[in-house]
This record gives sequence, structure tokens and C-alpha cells, in this order.
Amino acid sequence: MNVLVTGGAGYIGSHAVKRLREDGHTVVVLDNLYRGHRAAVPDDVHLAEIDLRDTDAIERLLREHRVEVVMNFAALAYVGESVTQPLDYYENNTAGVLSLLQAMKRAGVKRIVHSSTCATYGEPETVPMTEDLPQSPINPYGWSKLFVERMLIDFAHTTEDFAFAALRYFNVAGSARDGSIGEDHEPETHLIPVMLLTALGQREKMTIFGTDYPTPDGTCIRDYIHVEDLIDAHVTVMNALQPGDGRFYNLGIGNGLSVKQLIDAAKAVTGVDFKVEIGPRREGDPPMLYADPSKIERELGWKAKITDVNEMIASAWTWFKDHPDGYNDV
Ligand SMILES: NC(=O)c1ccc[n+]([C@@H]2O[C@H](COP(=O)([O-])OP(=O)(O)OC[C@H]3O[C@@H](n4cnc5c(N)ncnc54)[C@H](O)[C@@H]3O)[C@@H](O)[C@H]2O)c1
Ligand SMILES: O=c1ccn([C@@H]2O[C@H](COP(=O)(O)OP(=O)(O)O[C@H]3O[C@H](CO)[C@@H](O)[C@H](O)[C@H]3O)[C@@H](O)[C@H]2O)c(=O)[nH]1
Repeated sequence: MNVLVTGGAGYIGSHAVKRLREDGHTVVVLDNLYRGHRAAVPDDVHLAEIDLRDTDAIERLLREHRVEVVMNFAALAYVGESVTQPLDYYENNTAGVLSLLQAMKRAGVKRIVHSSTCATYGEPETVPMTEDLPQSPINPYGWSKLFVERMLIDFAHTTEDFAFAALRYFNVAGSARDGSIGEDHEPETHLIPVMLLTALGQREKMTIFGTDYPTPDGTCIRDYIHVEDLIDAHVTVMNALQPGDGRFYNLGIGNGLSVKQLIDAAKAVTGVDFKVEIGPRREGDPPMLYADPSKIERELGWKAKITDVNEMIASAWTWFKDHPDGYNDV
């Protein structure tokens, strides 16, 4: 199929490009390179440097490349940043997808697999989290993505044969296990890269954001899923999509790990006893998020294969050791 990958120069999107090409699809990438890297996109893949909000340019791109399905990864994706810059999140993530859907409507493209997030649930009443829990985000990032889910539902309702899936990821971790691509953000705020950059000596220390949460060791609990498993789920969902579908799935492994447990794992994998200090809570962080991933297994037979967090961290460690300056050094 001809697949448009938005955000394909970013961390998760670049792993999607790699996998889709391995499966024989023709891929076109749309990315404004705000947080992406040209070097993350193979030379023989067309990279259109277009903003999600440029409806006319997207319509042209969809027509020119006869796109049949869109995988939408382009977004701003930092919970903490969304609290301080909410309008940027609504403009980029919500208005951005509105523009993308307008372009798809005009060009007659009727299939989309969209990156949503467990941040749309807010602070869940129960864990593990099923897809039917109430969605009440506690940060602008979560709201910016929940509005998109609503737009997809309403647009699908009025568009014959439209098919969409909104995949609510938990915390995405690791890198391609062949070492070819990885995670490179500026600024970098995600826990695993922060730990590994500290282990490499690029940061003097790292900070735990809060040890007074109502969890067994007082630090936040998250569900980490390897990026290659996450993309495998996207491909499974894309292949299963039928006209008229509107699917929602949680993508996690179903196991909650605390920040302290992650730090112990990173120290074991790297063999470096890096410096850790305790700081205040980061605004917008729910105490505990982990998935009940059984819906996608029940409906599509898909299950994450990599469940050992040491293996996830080890794949990221290989990338960071080989690319201490990210994509700039290759
Ligand atoms: N990383 C995670 O743990 C996680 C968890 C849940 C959901 N997600 C979602 O997955 C998607 C990808 O996240 P990521 O971690 O790869 O982030 P990323 O920042 O590495 O990649 C996002 C890419 O989108 C591009 N982009 C952003 N705004 C754009 C715009 N307006 N027009 C064109 N391109 C634009 C950026 O340049 C970047 O290359 C996001 O939608 C994010 O919300 C990520
Ligand atoms: O230096 C750090 C960085 C993070 N954390 C904590 O580690 C946990 C994970 O944080 P982070 O890696 O920043 O991820 P999240 O804030 O959980 O957000 C990620 O995971 C969400 C789903 O849970 C996605 O929607 C977001 O896009 C993605 O950035 C949180 O409790 C943070 O407070 C620290 O203690 N110190």
C-alpha cells in the first residue's frame, strides 16, 4: 500500500517507516522537522517538509503519491511542556489533525491509524486500564489528543467507508534492535533517555520527580512498551482495518513499573552507578498508569513480545552509546 507517515522523522514514526518498508509498502514521510531528523529518514524515502496545519500542501501530497492510508505520529508529545505551553499543543496536535482530516476528505483518503495516548484517561479510577474507562485528562497534552479522538468519531459518522483506529500508547521505550535508528530529542525529557544520557556522563545527575505519590515506593508507575512491538501493533491494526471501522486500543504490556525500578534496571544494564537526586513532582503527572492490553489480543490476536524492561533499556543503550550526539554524528 501507499502509506503516508506523518512525524516519520521523529522517534516512533521513523520506526514505523522502517517496518512498513520491510513489509513492502511504499512510504512517504511528512514532517516539519521541528523535533525530527532528516537523517532518521532513509535517503530513498520521499520526505515532504510540510506542516500538519498546511491543508493545501497535504492534499497535494496525498494526491501526488496516491496515498491509501495515513499513519499519524506528528505531534508535540511532552506532558510537562503542555502544561506551560497549552496553546501550542492545541494548535499543533488538535488543529493539526483537523487540517490533516480536511486534506484527507478533499483527496478522498479514507483510512487513518492515529497516535493517541493513555494521557487521555487522566487519573484512572482503576488499574489496569481498559479502553472503556472514562476519559478525563489532567494535562493539555491529554486534552489535545482526546479532542482528536472526538473529531475522528464525528468525521467517521458522516463519511461513508471511513476507517480509523486511535491507538492509546502507554510509555514507548527502546530502539530498533539492529541499532539503525533511535531516540534523539531536543530537549530530552523522557525518563529512559535521561537516565542513559546521565550514565554516559552527558548529564551530571538526574532527578526523580516526586517520591510522595500513593504508590508502593512513592514514585510514579508507568507501563513501558518497546517501540518495535508498538509498531508491530500498528501494522496489525492497519491490515485489519475495514471500511466503517472505528477502533480504540490500549498499547502497553500490562505491567506497571516505578521510576525507582526503572533507575535500578538502567544501572544494571549500563553498569554505571549514575547520580540520582530527588526533586518535587512535575505538574501534570498522574501517579499510576498501566494498561489492560487484552482487547487488542482478543480482537486481533496481537500481544507485545518484549516484556523485559532490561531488554527495552538495553536496545536504547546500544543506540545512545553508538550515537552519543544523536543523529548529528552520523
Ligand atoms: N513517546 C511516547 O512515549 C508516546 C506515548 C504516547 C503517545 N505518543 C505519541 O506518538 C507520536 C510520536 O511521538 P514521538 O515520541 O515519536 O515524538 P517525536 O517528537 O520524536 O516525533 C514527532 C514528530 O512529529 C513532527 N511534528 C510535530 N509537529 C508537527 C507538525 N505540526 N507538522 C509536521 N510535523 C510535525 C516532529 O518534527 C517529529 O519529527 C506523538 O503523536 C505522540 O503524542 C508518544
Ligand atoms: O527526568 C525525569 C524524567 C521523568 N521522570 C518521571 O518518569 C515518568 C515517565 O516520564 P516520561 O518519560 O517523561 O513520560 P510521561 O510523562 O509518562 O509521558 C510519555 O508517556 C505518555 C503516556 O504515558 C505519552 O502520552 C507521552 O507522549 C510520553 O512523553 C514520570 O513519572 C516522570 O515524572 C522523572 O522522574 N525524571
